[in-house]
Amino acid sequence: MSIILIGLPGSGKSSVGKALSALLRWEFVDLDEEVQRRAGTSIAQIFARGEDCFREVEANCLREWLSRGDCVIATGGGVVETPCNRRDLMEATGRGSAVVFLDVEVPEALRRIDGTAHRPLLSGGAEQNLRSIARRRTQWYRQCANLHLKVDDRPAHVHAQRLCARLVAEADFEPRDNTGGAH
Ligand SMILES: Nc1ncnc2c1ncn2[C@@H]1O[C@H](COP(=O)(O)OP(=O)(O)OP(=O)(O)O)[C@@H](O)[C@H]1O
Ligand SMILES: O=C(O)C1=C[C@@H](O)[C@@H](O)[C@H](O)C1
Ligand SMILES: [Mg+2]
Repeated sequence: MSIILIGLPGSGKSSVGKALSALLRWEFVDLDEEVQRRAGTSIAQIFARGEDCFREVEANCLREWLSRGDCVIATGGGVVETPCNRRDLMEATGRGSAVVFLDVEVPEALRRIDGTAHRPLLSGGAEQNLRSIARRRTQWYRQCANLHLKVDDRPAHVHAQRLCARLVAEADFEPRDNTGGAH
């Protein structure tokens, strides 16, 4: 199975995902990093060629990582904009993966992000843009996720622990011990 984190920019997908992968000792991938590695350039530069170009590489990376097991995947905030990604995420839940909606209030997300450089869709009016993005995407985050975690201003490692507890409680899922076996 995989654990896939979805949610608004600034919801903590990358930070919580990294902390969760350390708790579980699972491989971690940040799809934004993966897209940049694959394209050999920054997100801003890929967006300069057109959002479609970014979405296509993002969809390919998502599909590839969903086909691997036992990994934590931090997605980009806009992964749900692409219909085939929504279908792939819902199919992953059908195969036993956890798609987790990290649900952050817009003011908290805004406090965390600076709205520049690697977040092209937020440049030139971060608050207005984020509110409009939230209105459009929240239905999709809810539709794709099979686990909903509200996140607040506590540190990312606290939310990773809360998430771990929910995964153990609600799914047929156990963290590994140091030797790699189940306990
Ligand atoms: N729980 C938290 N409390 C405070 N700050 C946080 C928390 N989680 C993340 N941050 C900080 O907020 C910023 C955004 O977090 P992060 O990059 O993890 O979000 P993201 O959901 O991956 O965003 P994006 O969609 O842009 O990739 C980072 O600077 C991070 O250090
Ligand atoms: O919200 C979005 O559409 C994006 C979020 C980032 O994680 C990046 O994936 C990119 O900047 C697009
Ligand atoms: Mg991120």
